[in-house]
Amino acid sequence: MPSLRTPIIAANWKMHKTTAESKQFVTEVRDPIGNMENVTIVICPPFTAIESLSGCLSGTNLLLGAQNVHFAEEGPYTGEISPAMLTELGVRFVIVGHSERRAYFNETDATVNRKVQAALHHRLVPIVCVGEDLAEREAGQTFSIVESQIRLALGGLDASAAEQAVVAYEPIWAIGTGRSASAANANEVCRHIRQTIASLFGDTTANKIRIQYGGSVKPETIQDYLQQPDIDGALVGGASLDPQSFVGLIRAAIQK
Ligand SMILES: O=C[C@H](O)COP(=O)(O)O
Repeated sequence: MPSLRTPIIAANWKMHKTTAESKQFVTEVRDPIGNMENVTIVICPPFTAIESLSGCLSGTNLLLGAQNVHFAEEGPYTGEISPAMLTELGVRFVIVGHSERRAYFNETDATVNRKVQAALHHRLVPIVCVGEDLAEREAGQTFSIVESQIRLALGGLDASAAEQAVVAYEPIWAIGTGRSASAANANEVCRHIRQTIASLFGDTTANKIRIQYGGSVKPETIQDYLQQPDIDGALVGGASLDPQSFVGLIRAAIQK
């Protein structure tokens, strides 16, 4: 039976694009993809561009995401952004636990869990990133690593909250390297993630939750991933920065 899950393609711009560049990008993609159906399209610009893009995206089906959030409501956390600050600007999604944040900003499974809970409490959809590094893959630990990350990230949620989340499987060795997991292999890991979710919350939740693949996805390769039964979208870095390439990704996605 074909999946009833709508594909979700999210652009993670990381620390790229000024506000002017972000607005220019949206001007170029809004007409070609701004009214496409049967796909969820999310743009996660740097914080500085969020307010401007909120205006540019209104009236389109392009949704706004953020790349990080703090778990507290407010407080003495210099440099941080709260969930309410994001929702006020029309942000609907937030990336949580990206491997770059885990590696460079001391994000742990415990803080990822607190961020997931805070996001859901504010009706922000967390895009929860999990994935193994090269040494872990070579040691045959991929399944156990992603399973542990998922259990910890979604800990304390009930099924109705968990099914709001999106999971992104991003093998660290494939991010920005041009090296990617084969579609079949990525699907095996995503299936394992879904089985882990089923063991935590039941089959109904596991069948509803959307799982993306991320890691050097390109317009030429995205379809291979989306044709897999357990892959429901992509979290894209480099190939989402160029308007033409991004339009290519979305066009390919709707042919799933
Ligand atoms: O969040 C996106 C991922 O880190 C993938 O980045 P990439 O498409 O440049 O490999």
